[in-house]
Amino acid sequence: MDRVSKVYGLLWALREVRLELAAGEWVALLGPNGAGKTTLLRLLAALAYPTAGAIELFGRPLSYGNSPLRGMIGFLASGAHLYDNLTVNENLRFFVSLYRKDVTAEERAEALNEVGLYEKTGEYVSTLSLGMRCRLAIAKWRLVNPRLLLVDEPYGALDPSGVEMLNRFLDSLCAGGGIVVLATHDVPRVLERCSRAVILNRGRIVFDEPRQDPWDSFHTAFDTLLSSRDMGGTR
Ligand SMILES: Nc1ncnc2c1ncn2[C@@H]1O[C@H](COP(=O)(O)OP(=O)(O)OP(=O)(O)O)[C@@H](O)[C@H]1O
Repeated sequence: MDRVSKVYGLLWALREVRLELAAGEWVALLGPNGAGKTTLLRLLAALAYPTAGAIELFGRPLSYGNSPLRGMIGFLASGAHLYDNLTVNENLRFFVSLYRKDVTAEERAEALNEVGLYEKTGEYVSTLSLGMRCRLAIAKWRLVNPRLLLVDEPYGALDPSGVEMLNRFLDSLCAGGGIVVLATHDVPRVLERCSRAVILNRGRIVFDEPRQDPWDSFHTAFDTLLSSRDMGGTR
């Protein structure tokens, strides 16, 4: 994305953001409340329009209609976009059909088994706990296998085995050349795994570095930010 801005009323949620993503990267997107993380993910998912600037993915401009590019992009958020009055299995079937993927019943069963939901196959999604819904959303994206997966604050709903399972999935997506951009406040957890850390503050990228060991300059930048009390975009 090149010099992308998003303005809500008088508020610049993002201001002239430049971000280039490379195949195989796992990017941690960090920053205080209101920094613009979800806005950035939504723009990359074509769920919102930029006010200014251009977004290109996989060599093509991102458009907001029925673009083939959208079939390459996944968005995993705690709301999970599931249908409560369909069963777990029906949700998977319906969702995967939207992406025109050929997935067999065995593959669906395997995905549910992998996320620990095999026994819930015939249950209505309305009966699932928050963590189970998150696990089902992970199963969806396992089956679709998007080239770019945008993940918004996934860790809160998951127990430790769920976190480990999600991390394994994200690792395998990146190992296959996929790209993960994950926004979270769980800094230690994501720094353990990501290949690059980006900090947003008040709509601007203020830090963007590949993996470091240890993450000294990251912590310096992040601690300085957190000690400031301003939040949100700029006016
Ligand atoms: N639909 C909207 N209408 C008006 N303002 C919005 C809208 N969505 C986001 N904003 C504003 O844009 C700014 C960035 O919000 P965003 O949700 O992207 O932040 P975030 O970094 O994801 O925050 P958090 O860590 O709290 O989830 C905030 O000031 C927020 O109030």
